[in-house]
Parts: sequence; C-alpha cells; structure tokens
Amino acid sequence: MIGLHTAAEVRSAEEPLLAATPPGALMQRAAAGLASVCVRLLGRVYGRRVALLVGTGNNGGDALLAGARLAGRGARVTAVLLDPGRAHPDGLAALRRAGGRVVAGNGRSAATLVSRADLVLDGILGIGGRGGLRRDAADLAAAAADGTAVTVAVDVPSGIDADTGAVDGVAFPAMHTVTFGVVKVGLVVGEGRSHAGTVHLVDIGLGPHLPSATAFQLTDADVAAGLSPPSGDDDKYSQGVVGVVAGSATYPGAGVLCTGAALRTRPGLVRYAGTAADGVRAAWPEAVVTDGRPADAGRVQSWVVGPGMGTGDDARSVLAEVLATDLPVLVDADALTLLAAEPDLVRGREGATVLTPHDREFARFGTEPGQDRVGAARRLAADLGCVVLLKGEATVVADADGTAFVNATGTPWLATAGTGDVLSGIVGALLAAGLPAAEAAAAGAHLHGRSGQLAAQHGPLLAGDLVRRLPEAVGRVRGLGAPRLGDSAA
Ligand SMILES: NC(=O)C1=CN([C@@H]2O[C@H](COP(=O)(O)OP(=O)(O)OC[C@H]3O[C@@H](n4cnc5c(N)ncnc54)[C@H](O)[C@@H]3O)[C@@H](O)[C@H]2O)[C@@H](O)CC1
Ligand SMILES: [K+]
Repeated sequence: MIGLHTAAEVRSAEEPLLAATPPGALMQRAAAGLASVCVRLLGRVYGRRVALLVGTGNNGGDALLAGARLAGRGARVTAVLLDPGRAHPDGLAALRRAGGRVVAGNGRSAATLVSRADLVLDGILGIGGRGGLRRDAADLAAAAADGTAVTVAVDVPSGIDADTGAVDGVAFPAMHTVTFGVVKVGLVVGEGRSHAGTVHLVDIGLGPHLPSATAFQLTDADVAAGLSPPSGDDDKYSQGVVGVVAGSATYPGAGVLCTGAALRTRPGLVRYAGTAADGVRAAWPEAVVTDGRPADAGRVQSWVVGPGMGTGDDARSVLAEVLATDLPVLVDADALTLLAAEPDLVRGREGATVLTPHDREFARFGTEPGQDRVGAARRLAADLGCVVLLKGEATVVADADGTAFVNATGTPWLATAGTGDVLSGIVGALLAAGLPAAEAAAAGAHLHGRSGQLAAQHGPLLAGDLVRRLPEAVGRVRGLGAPRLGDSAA
C-alpha cells in the first residue's frame, strides 16, 4: 500500500530530520533526485533549454539547485523569478555559479522563454502555497501548457492544494511531478490528479519520522493479496455466495451486468432475486435465479441492492428487507435515492454497509462532494457508520473510522452507461468472499479500473466489455507484484 500524506504530516516529519542533518542537506537531496528525473526525461541534456519557474519559498530553492545541476551538465538554464528580491539566495548563487541565467517573471519575454523551452520546472509553490496562482504565475503556467516542453512540477503542481487536490483558479499543468519524501494526497485525487501527471517519489529520509498514514493507494500486489485463488478444499459455497437485487422486468440490463460482474470476479455462486429474473436467467445460466423476494433466494454472504430496481414502494420494501439482515450490503443507484430519504435504515446496522454514490447521488445525502473528495467521503461515512465509495476520475473510498483509499486505476472511457452496475457486482463478490468492507470497496474499484484499461486498449468500451475482461484483470493483478507509482496518470 502506498501511504498518502498531508502537508502537516510532512512538516512534522521534516522538523526532526532538519535538526539531525547539516543545513541545506535535505534540499540538496531533493534537488539531486529532481535533477536525475529531469535527466531521464530529457535523454540528452547538453544544449537543451530549461526554464525554471521560481517562487519565493523552498520549492523555488529546489528548482534552482536542480537547475544548477542541469546547467553543470551543459543545459541552457534560465530561472524566471516571480519575486526577484525574495528568491532562495543559496539556490540562486548555485545556479549563477553553474552558468545559469536569471530573468524577471513578469512580461512577455518570460512567457516566450517558457513556451520555447524543452523542459519547464515548476518551482513556484510547494506545500507552503496558499490559494491559487497569482496573475504572473498563471500566465507562465499557461505559456508552459501552450508550449512543447516537458512540464515537471517540483513536489506539487503549483496552485493545487496538497491535501485535497483542489484547484483555486489556475494550476500548473504538469506531465510529471517529482515529489519529496511521501506522496501527497492532493497528487492523486480531484483536479490535482490530472495536474500532477506521472508521480515520481524521491526518498529524502522522512520515513522514520512520519506518522502512520490514514489514506492509501492500493497497488496490484495489495489487491492480489485479497484475491487468493480457491484451494482444493473450496466449493461453490465456501468461495462466497452473492445475492443480487437489481434491474426490472422492463429494464433487465442492470441485473444482467451486476450478476455477470459478480460471477466473473469470484465464480462461486450468485443468487439473483427480482423482476429481471427472465433476462438474468437467459444471460447467465450459471446464476441461481428467482423472481421472488430476497428471502426466497436462499442463503447468501452479501447483498448488492439497487441498480435499476426503481424507487417505488416495492423497491423500498426490498431494500429494507436486505438492510434488516446482518450481512454486508452494497447499496447503489436507486437504492441510494431511497436511502437518502431514510438514512436511519443503515445507521447502527450490525453488518457492514457500502454506499457507492456518484456526485449527484452523494448530494442527495445533504451536501455536494465539493473539491475535497476524501474529506466529503469521510464525513458521510462517519455520519452514517458506513463505507462510502465516491465515484470519480479517482474513486475515493472512506471508512467510518476515517481510513481512506484513493483509486489509482481506470480510464475516462469508463464514463458510460452500466459501468456502475459492474462495479457493484465486483464489490459484492469481494464482500461475499469475506474482505473487510472498505478493502472490498477499494479492491473492487481497482479491479474495475484495470478491467476498464484492458477493455479500452483499442478504443471505446461498453459495460459488457468490462465484465468480459474481468478474469483477465484479476489475472493481471495477480501477475504484477511490484508497487507501481505513477498510476495516477492512467
Ligand atoms: N523543509 C525542507 O527542508 C524541505 C522542503 N522542501 C521544499 O520546500 C517546499 C516548502 O517550502 P516552503 O515552506 O518555503 O513553501 P513554498 O515554497 O511552498 O512557498 C511558500 C512561499 O510562497 C508564498 N506564497 C504562498 N502562497 C502563495 C501564492 N498563492 N502566491 C504567491 N506566493 C505565495 C509564501 O508567502 C512563501 O513565501 C516543499 O514543497 C519542497 O519543495 C524540499 O527542499 C525538501 C526539504
Ligand atoms: K511546484
């Protein structure tokens, strides 16, 4: 698992480390790591044009020291100072000694220089940044976006909130972010994720001083650990039996997709109960199907309830029946609409409850998710005593105790009808297999994203393609062992 940290956690870890290291040593470590990523990205360094965008803090100092290292290898480095009187003095001296140039950051010539560079390093603001970019900085970020340079953010893209990924106005559009010590939450979630590009982590020795993370990104290896293959002693019941209530006689699709996804994730046994019975039976002869109520379906170890089931009295009564059990229940789509009107149906349940809203469904519970998606999911999870999986470009999972996961996998092609029904089926299967609810939700989102990436390799995908590619996604997740950073750009 990759721990995700806040700026305050970084500050608290930096303090003892700074006290234990010679002055400037930490910044030199950061600059060395930053420069070596830049060398890799540039390929040939000699003669390449490098523009450094330099603010008033240590983030600008990192950029200047890395620029000095690149100038030492023959790059033509120019520092663009946003506040010339307040740039990091040691960094500035090092750059000058290495033969780098310095210009002021206002005016057209600075923007032209940035738009013609081969590499632009963004050292405007790091974790000390507050609020959005000011006018001069925003113009330079726009020039970088319009140019052809490789854009690299130092520690965090300037203009994003390192804790939430929120952007207030304009932020630097990085293709790569070289971050120091730990991955900040804001690099992998919300708008921060798309501004950060591929994330490279440079170790500066913070590890022993860090508090435990409360937010995480799962790797393939983490998900594989929860998906142990069946042993010789397993039978169809011991692998986990999922109950699905989804779809309707008129619209059986949600029932078909949800049941198929559960079967393909963990093919033990899936029991379907509902009015889409004929459609589900025709599509999945492997499922055990009844057109009766959940109680008529037989024993299950988890329930998935909601997609396409409607919001009428019958649907409400089926939802209440499922929630009255002590089993893990995943509540999605129409069942979320019903639940938002009666949230007490889940408060105090003995079994775990996982809610899987998109933004509009989330808002029915009282507040829009806003730009702090991890915070919003945590608040709703704590309020209802549930696990909340908030769907998005980076899906967030929060447990009632505050533990959060930010999903690393996926593709924009997943924004198509029926993909949510597939996610519900996957998570339902993992719940039936006995995974703790938050981990089942996070692992399910990871698998869903991997399946989407496989299905979108050659272009647009349909929800049914996700179901078809699920066994391969499970196989790939099992086969890739090493933790992978940089998935945030996937
Ligand atoms: N503390 C350390 O020893 C290390 C820190 N490192 C770097 O230091 C950074 C943090 O440095 P700082 O605390 O100096 O903070 P920053 O470099 O993030 O910036 C703070 C400065 O920017 C100004 N500022 C804040 N918001 C602004 C805005 N919206 N527009 C214009 N100016 C604004 C502040 O007044 C302050 O002068 C990290 O992100 C990392 O890059 C690394 O060198 C590793 C070691
Ligand atoms: K930056």
